[in-house]
Amino acid sequence: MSHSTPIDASQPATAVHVPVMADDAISDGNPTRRSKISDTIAIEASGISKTYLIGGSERPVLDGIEFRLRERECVFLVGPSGSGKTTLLSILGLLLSPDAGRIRFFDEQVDGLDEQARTMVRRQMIGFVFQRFQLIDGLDAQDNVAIPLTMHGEPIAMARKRSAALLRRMGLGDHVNALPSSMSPGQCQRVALARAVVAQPKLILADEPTAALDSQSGKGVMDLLTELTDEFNTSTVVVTHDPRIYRYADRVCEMENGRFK
Ligand SMILES: Nc1ncnc2c1ncn2[C@@H]1O[C@H](COP(=O)(O)OP(=O)(O)OP(=O)(O)O)[C@@H](O)[C@H]1O
Repeated sequence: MSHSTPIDASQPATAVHVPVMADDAISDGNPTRRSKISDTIAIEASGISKTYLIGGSERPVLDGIEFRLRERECVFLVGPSGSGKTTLLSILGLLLSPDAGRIRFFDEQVDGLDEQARTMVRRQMIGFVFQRFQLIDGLDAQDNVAIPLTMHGEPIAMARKRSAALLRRMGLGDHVNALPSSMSPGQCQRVALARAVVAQPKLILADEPTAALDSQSGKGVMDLLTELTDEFNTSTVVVTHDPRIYRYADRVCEMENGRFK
């Protein structure tokens, strides 16, 4: 498994421009970003199935999902409530184990790992963004963003400095020392986004990142997500019900009853 190197937020990464290959599950897309997508496969998930036990009876939630994400690609998972989007995102994020199926990140098999190994892969490779931000209330913005860096072993003083630089760049220079309770939902989500990207993970997984935001804040968060993930060569999966942001997707995959339509 390759280790991601924490970034200096002031130093843009070099962009990769490789033509995109034909896609298998496209229902919509944003042609303006397609030229940035690499032909390297970031996530390959095959035969993913999951059944929950609900009230003593088995309820199939994912039914043999085949999913591929290319490097620098941003894919949205959409579909009706209960269609399995969050379950699939949780499985791709190694937060939940499938009952069947294989998952590879950049050609490394990551299914079947024990909990400790899964935690390591998550820390090294994935940044998460959640609907309700999941910031730590007692920590200011800078310290929230510094968490992934300190988990990578960076000394706290350096981690804080880099976090503050990223927050300033994201228009939050006045809120570096603000607690989450004193910030608006849009500002909190930008802090959460900074936390997700600061250690330069290869993958960003976002679950309803704009659902708690007004249009303006949602647009601001998606503009930043696009800018940062392009700059840092990140591959992104977004679960959303929010049609206002579909235009940010390279590909929109619609789920229904645990399958892609
Ligand atoms: N931990 C769980 N235990 C039992 N059933 C679950 C669990 N998590 C999800 N489910 C059920 O699995 C189905 C799929 O849920 P999931 O959250 O993946 O769907 P979703 O498409 O993300 O829905 P939404 O858009 O409402 O978030 C739903 O019927 C849900 O009730």
